[in-house]
Amino acid sequence: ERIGVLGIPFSKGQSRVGTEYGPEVLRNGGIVRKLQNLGCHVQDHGDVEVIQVENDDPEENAKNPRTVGLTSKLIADKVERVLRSEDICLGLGGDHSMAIGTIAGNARVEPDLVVLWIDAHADINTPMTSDSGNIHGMPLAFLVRELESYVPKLPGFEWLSPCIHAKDIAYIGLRDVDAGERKIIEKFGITAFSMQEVDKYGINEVVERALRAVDPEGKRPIHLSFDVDAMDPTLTPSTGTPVIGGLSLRETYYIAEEVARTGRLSMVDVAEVNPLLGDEKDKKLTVDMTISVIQRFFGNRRGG
Ligand SMILES: CN[C@](CCCC[B-](O)(O)O)(CCN1CCCCC1)C(=O)O
Ligand SMILES: [Mn+2]
Ligand SMILES: [Mn+2]
Ligand SMILES: [Mn+2]
Repeated sequence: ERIGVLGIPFSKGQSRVGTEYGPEVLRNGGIVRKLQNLGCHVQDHGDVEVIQVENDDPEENAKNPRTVGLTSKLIADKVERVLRSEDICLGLGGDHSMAIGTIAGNARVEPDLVVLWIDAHADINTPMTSDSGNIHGMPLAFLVRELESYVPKLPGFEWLSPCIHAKDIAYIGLRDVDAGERKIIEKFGITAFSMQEVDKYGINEVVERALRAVDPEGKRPIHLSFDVDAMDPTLTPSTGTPVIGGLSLRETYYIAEEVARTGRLSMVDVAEVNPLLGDEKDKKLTVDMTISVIQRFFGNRRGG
């Protein structure tokens, strides 16, 4: 498989400094070489250019809308270009607002894609339902067609049209969902497996049900958006919104291995690594755990 690595050094979808260094620490952790050692053909396409708009005042309660919107357009254009020459794009973030651009870009190449969202959070607040105004808690709201009439057209987002249906999304790992998000998930029947379902059914059953729900015929391309805060904070402490009671390493490996086994992976987002949070040990652990999970999306199987 040909993999195109794309750095997305972005942090303006949330309020903490640090996620802009995510691509750097993951590259320094050896991700490109490790994927090449798996026998993959890996091309590093460098970093997306990040736009910083001056006087980018909040709009409809959303912070840095112009900076996020215009950078998202550059992300979408770059992801589209990478996916026109590679089989799979590995997007190294950066906060989770990166997914606005990665999914929009992927959908231009693979319009029939489905989205697996691995996260402690649903990231589907509209600007009105968000209590933080951080756009990393809203990316899916800008992408889902059924929400278009509920989401104002923010400055910087003029270029974006929603490109996925609510039924094309499946969540795994939820454990911190806002009231407004829960209403949206219920209203539009979005497939959602929280940590409660992971405990109730086991990860194997959850992965099987999630894939069957979004792609019963097993033929659609998969956009996998992995927020490292889906994992338990004992494994990935260096992240902005940690929530206890997360996925174990083996559960996360299992998700990655099963998605890899479909052979239909189109893009993997790796979001919310923040190397400025915690101490050196936390940072190294977070990078090492994240890289070990990424390897399992690309053929590193525990069974050899
Ligand atoms: C749950 N929603 C939050 C967090 C979003 C995390 C984004 B991710 O990319 O890391 O998943 C939290 C909203 N508030 C909940 C009550 C306490 C203050 C934060 C939000 O800011 O929308
Ligand atoms: Mn999260
Ligand atoms: Mn997220
Ligand atoms: Mn987070």
